[in-house]
Amino acid sequence: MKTVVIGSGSWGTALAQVLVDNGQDCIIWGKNHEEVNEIQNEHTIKKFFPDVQLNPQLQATADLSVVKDADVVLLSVPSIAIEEVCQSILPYLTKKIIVVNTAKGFHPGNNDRMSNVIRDCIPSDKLSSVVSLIGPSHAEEVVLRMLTTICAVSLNEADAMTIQHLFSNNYFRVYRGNDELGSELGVAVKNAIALASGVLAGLGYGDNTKAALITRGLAEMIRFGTAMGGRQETFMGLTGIGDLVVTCTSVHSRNFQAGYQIGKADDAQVFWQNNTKTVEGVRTAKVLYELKEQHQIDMPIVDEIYKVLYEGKKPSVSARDLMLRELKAEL
Ligand SMILES: NC(=O)C1=CN([C@@H]2O[C@H](COP(=O)(O)OP(=O)(O)OC[C@H]3O[C@@H](n4cnc5c(N)ncnc54)[C@H](OP(=O)(O)O)[C@@H]3O)[C@@H](O)[C@H]2O)C=CC1
Ligand SMILES: O=C(CO)COP(=O)(O)O
Repeated sequence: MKTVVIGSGSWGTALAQVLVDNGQDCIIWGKNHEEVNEIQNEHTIKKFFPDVQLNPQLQATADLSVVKDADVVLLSVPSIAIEEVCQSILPYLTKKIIVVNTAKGFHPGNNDRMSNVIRDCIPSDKLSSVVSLIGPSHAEEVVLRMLTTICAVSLNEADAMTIQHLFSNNYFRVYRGNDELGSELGVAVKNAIALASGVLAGLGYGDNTKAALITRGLAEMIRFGTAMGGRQETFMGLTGIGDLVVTCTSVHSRNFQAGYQIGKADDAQVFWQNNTKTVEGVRTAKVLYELKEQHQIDMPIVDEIYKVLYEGKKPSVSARDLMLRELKAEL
């Protein structure tokens, strides 16, 4: 079974190395020729992992026709690029493939979630199914083979099982799930909450605040996710609380880091002026704000992170306003 990983970023490289460690036939496609040459010839990718020597069996190419005999195509690009890469691989596909999605966010135009975007682009005669491989998993740790659990979520149980077995090994354990909607919403919502977690840390708050944010953030994720049709128990799993915890607490998280900068400056301008990284939570906060207004869902943390990012509200004022809302029962 041949897998082509689309995207030579940190996550694509780390996941490709899992497959190569498993003895699988796998190659990375990247648009950046320098990155591709570095992976192929030097077995490193210093921009993301400065001190890591990758598995020397890892292969990379800048020739997109490599997808023509793939059985599995894993998309490891940001959510804003998913539609574009689906359109670019389409002319090369000669048979039905499993598409593995790893992006955590929404389509930039219609705000749809990732599996729907992929199904809209790739016709059913070329697509066996979409499997989202998502959960608490920073590339920086997976590339060092640190113990990680993740979930292969699909409406197609057989394909989820195929992906589960393809990737699982003694450091990377893959569970299966079928609540595609709930899981994809869970991993998107957690990015906006992780931004808020970074903001609070940047403002100087400590562990009590982080625990409060994660707990109340989970409550918002469940309210939103179940209102949209997800199953409550999904949010208690790897694609809910699991990914929320890792992203709200890890220095590896770009969402947390972006929030930290904003909190430190007590202003989001610093982010808008300097950011060059993929920070999915920024656009997700806007999508969530619009959806929660439309569906009348109570999401005070999302309200405040939206106001900080898009209305110039000072983070310190947002934190105070969250604390001074009307008192209520917890559950
Ligand atoms: N990094 C991580 O630890 C994890 C990331 N994710 C998710 O995976 C997704 C990708 O993340 P990550 O790898 O970190 O992101 P990156 O920003 O590193 O982008 C990944 C790769 O996609 C390429 N790319 C971007 N736009 C396009 C395009 N239009 N066409 C082709 N290639 C493109 C980038 O190339 P270039 O740099 O040249 O633009 C880069 O090589 C995100 O949704 C993220 O939330 C999920 C779990 C873990
Ligand atoms: O999704 C991730 C970990 O599970 C990566 O998070 P960041 O995009 O914040 O780095």
